[in-house]
Amino acid sequence: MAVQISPSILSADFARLADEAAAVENTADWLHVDVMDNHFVPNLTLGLPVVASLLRATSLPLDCHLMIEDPDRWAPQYAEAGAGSVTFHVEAAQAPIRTARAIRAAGARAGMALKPATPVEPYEDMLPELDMLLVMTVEPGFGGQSFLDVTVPKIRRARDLIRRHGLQLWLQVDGGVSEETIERCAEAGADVFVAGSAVYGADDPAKAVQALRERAERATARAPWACGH
Ligand SMILES: O=C(CO)[C@H](O)[C@H](O)COP(=O)(O)O
Ligand SMILES: [Fe+2]
Repeated sequence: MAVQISPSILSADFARLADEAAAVENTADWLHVDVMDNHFVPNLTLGLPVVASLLRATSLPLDCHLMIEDPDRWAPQYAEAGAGSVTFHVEAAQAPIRTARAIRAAGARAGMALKPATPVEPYEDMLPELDMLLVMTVEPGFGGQSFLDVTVPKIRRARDLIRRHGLQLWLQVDGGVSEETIERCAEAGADVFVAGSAVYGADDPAKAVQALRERAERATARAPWACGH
């Protein structure tokens, strides 16, 4: 199971998105796009028109993280627009299974996100409907926050559920992921790492992606859960 790095453009210069995407094109696996509607979270970013433009501006697949109300209505539209992965928050969804199926039917990977205080266990039975589970490691809404250590046991429990069910879904972490915290996440079982300020706050974003990847790979290699994978 390979480590993947998804730089978040939330910390990039929004007036130069194409250049900011190009800066990580050779080292990143995805480009993470934080869609916020000022209702589900107290911040407003971008929506479908910017996603459509970004798709034309970069060869990286887009990893859209929807922090919005009514994802049942909107999430499939991001998949139809061409996003490679669309993640909705379960706290906002009325019909998470139907929404995950609609994302897949539109040709994208279906992701479901959990806020820090949302447990994973109630969703055990719907994990086969997903291609990715996102465990938020900060309260969603803003970049540059401190990593919440209290979420690490949930990463571990999520990895355990995925393994016990023999599933292939990816386990993503998002928020406060840096060279200092990424190893904790990887050891606990995460395999897709979002990083905003740690990448776009660095002098060389491409090198920052590589440094994060190296640390995550080293930690994954010594993780107890990695045996048999
Ligand atoms: O979803 C998010 C915030 O809600 C962002 O993806 C996340 O915060 C990335 O920024 P940083 O790595 O600076 O924490
Ligand atoms: Fe995000």
